[in-house]
Amino acid sequence: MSFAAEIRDLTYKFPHNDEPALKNIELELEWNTRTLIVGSNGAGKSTLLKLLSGKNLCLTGHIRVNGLDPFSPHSMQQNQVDECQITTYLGTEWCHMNIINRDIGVQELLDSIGFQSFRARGEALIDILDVDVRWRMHRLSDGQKRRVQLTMGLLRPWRLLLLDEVTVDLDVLARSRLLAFLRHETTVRRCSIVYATHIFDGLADWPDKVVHIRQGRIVRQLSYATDVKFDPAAPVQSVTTPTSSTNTVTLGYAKSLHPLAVNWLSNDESQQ
Ligand SMILES: Nc1ncnc2c1ncn2[C@@H]1O[C@H](COP(=O)(O)OP(=O)(O)OP(=O)(O)O)[C@@H](O)[C@H]1O
Repeated sequence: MSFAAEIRDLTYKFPHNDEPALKNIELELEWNTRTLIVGSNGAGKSTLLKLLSGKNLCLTGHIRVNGLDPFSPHSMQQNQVDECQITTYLGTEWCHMNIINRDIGVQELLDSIGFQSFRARGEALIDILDVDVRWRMHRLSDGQKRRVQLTMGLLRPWRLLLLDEVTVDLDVLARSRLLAFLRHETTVRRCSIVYATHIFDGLADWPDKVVHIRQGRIVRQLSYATDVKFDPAAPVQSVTTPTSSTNTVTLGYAKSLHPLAVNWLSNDESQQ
């Protein structure tokens, strides 16, 4: 069976750091799936995503993305020539790219990265992220800059999208539409998404798989369809612990203001 991504027995150590950032990782990501990576600060989420993207070289273990070693020249070549690149990694460093603070128009910026070749997709993203192509980058709020960046980053289709908490400054409506777009992508073409985040609002039924990383180790993997149950009778915010015989967790309904915020922002938009 071919996987979108496959990791076997991966241990990764940064130079000058005695403690491995990742230990004995085993992970299979199927095509047309969305995986959520959950873990505390320093758990190893970004390191895992960077290895999958080919940004860091791993000398032990085995990593394949779309059947290829993400660090190999062959994989990088394919990323450049195919209409669909193998991986797109949108992470913290990408958020700090210099161009986003320059006095440059949004349309000009989008054209410089091939907007005309992906016009229909670009227009859909502009719509979803509510971007105005007449904006000038140096006059935007942080959240508006992030919307332009996401339009740029998602313009070219990918096989594996690696999102390293890049939605943090989007308003709830933009984030909610973006999540719907990403879900749609994974249902209409051969691709998958891995999303590392600390914000779980609006994600309740988004992932197919939830992976918990603690101190560099994968400590639990849940299949959303079979292992995650919600029990309206259970106390709010309660969580059962899986046992040795079952991987199921049962959750009480959490109280959330997320639907209210989405509703208010949708109304705001219709009044503009
Ligand atoms: N460049 C580096 N050099 C040495 N150690 C590093 C480096 N980058 C990360 N680490 C270490 O690797 C471990 C995993 O870091 P990583 O950035 O993957 O965590 P994370 O789960 O993404 O955390 P966060 O939620 O804070 O973004 C941490 O212990 C960190 O100190």
